[in-house]
Amino acid sequence: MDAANPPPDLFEAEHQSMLAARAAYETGTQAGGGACHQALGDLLTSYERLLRETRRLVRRSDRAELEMTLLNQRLQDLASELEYRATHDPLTGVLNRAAIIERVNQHAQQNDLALIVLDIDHFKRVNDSFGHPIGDTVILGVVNCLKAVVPRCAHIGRVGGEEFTVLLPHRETPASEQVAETMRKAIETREFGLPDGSRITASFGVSHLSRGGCFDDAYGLADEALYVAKRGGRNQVVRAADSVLS
Ligand SMILES: Nc1nc2c(ncn2[C@@H]2O[C@H](COP(=O)(O)OP(=O)(O)OP(=O)(O)O)[C@@H](O)[C@H]2O)c(=O)[nH]1
Repeated sequence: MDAANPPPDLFEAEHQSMLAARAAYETGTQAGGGACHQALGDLLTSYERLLRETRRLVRRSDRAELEMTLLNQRLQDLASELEYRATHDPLTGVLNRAAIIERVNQHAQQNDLALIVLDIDHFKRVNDSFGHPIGDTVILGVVNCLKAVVPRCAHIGRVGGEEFTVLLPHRETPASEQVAETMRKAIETREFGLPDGSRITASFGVSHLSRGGCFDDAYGLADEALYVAKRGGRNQVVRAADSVLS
């Protein structure tokens, strides 16, 4: 706002009639009844207009406030949606690679943890035999199995096409291997409804990380264990030989 050129006073006319009424009131009887009557009439007209204008302004400001509230709400919804999209896998809804890595690293700063890495067995065959969309439904089915059996404190992430990690925010042994075993069984026994009636299995590697470690350490060991599981015939859980100590 320009201080040298203030905006015109919206109520200048009312202000003037107030001044005139005040002057008539103060001069009282000397001014004569006619002048007082005239001033009172003007004052009434001004006061009515003042009320009309004030009500109009209050309505307008209420509308503006409501619009602002709605816009704020929409902005918050969009920010949450953006945050969700930036951290979640669009197909399965679990954490994406960057988000699970961050979650593991954050957790490892404060606590020990266990990391399970799993990979669907012979998944390429599913895609090649039945097509990519059926492959996608298998991925979704596997994630549903994981969600159904992991403890509430676990975090599931998709780190690659058919590869997932599960963060268990503790490092009790053999509890984490048991969780992996439960996931393995859930996948093995699930009816995926493939056209040839074949079943789906997955292989698992489990590692443990001490406080102060990082995702790469835990993932490297779990991935090695996963490789052993694949080499050993798939559909099995292998624990990493060494825990990572900080
Ligand atoms: N349908 C589908 N397929 C995917 C997706 N991401 C990766 N893939 C497929 O996953 C398959 C992975 O195959 P491979 O890495 O050869 O492994 P595999 O056939 O599972 O064999 P093993 O891991 O050795 O048991 C490839 O065919 C990829 O095209 C996806 O989002 N949807």
